[in-house]
Amino acid sequence: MKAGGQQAGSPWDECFEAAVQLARRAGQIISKALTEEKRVSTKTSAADLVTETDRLVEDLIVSELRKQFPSHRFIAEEATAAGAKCELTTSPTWIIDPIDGTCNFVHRFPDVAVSIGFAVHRELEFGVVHHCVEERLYSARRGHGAFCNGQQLWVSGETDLSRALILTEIGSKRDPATLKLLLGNMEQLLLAKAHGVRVIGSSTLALCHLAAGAVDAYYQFGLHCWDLAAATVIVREAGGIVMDTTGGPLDLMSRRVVAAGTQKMATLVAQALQPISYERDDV
Ligand SMILES: O=P([O-])([O-])O[C@@H]1[C@@H](O)[C@H](O)[C@@H](O)[C@H](O)[C@@H]1O
Ligand SMILES: [Mg+2]
Ligand SMILES: [Mg+2]
Repeated sequence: MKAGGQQAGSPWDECFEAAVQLARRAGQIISKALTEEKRVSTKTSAADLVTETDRLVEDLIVSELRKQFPSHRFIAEEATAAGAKCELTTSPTWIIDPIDGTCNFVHRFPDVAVSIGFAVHRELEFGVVHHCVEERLYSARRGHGAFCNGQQLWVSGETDLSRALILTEIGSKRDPATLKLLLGNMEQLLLAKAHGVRVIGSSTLALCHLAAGAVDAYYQFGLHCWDLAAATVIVREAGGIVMDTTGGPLDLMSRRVVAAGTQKMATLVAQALQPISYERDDV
């Protein structure tokens, strides 16, 4: 049985194996650097942090993949922050977040992950997420199930909002109007008697917890395609729903998502939300 429990012989085998190996190598670098001194800078806001380890890990992953797959295209968080175009074409495309949870990483809070997604003809083919401190490797290939360290994952079947544990993220905007909408959304879900609404600082890991059935729903305005790509495959292959906050199909570049173990839960969460607008990733 190959990494993550997937059978050999499917298309993109070599790409998937390369992603698994690089996610493991990146995880070793991140875990070592977690407790070390860091040089921290900001991007779009004082809450949007980046370190030299984000850049080093991204350079490692992209350079190794370019060597092995020179015709492929790349969307990577820190290259995009430095001005690279964020465009998903029909070409085989890697969608990479070198450290998801950089704020956690800066504070030595252990919920950090490397996320490597892969799309062809704009369809997500596989995702690999390495929760490196806990040594959990989440992976999924389209049509072949979702796994964590080889153990198959299944989402929760919860359909009752008053019995749901829900994860979300704050995003990088901190202006009063955004915070009012963000807290208002949490309030609506708590008034609907949700068991809890939690923020862990990594959208990718939040979605992996959903895939594992540990939470019943996830929603966010403000995340990016690199936060979403790999974990979307993992949730879907665990039997979950990943959709737009309007209830329509997911738009990877739209910076908004609702995900849940069931369509009913996803719809109930989406109906409770006021939208928060963010500029698309691909403008
Ligand atoms: O920047 P990063 O740590 O890769 O990704 C993080 C996301 O996972 C999280 O959902 C969001 O709230 C943070 O603002 C940040 O964008
Ligand atoms: Mg991220
Ligand atoms: Mg990141």
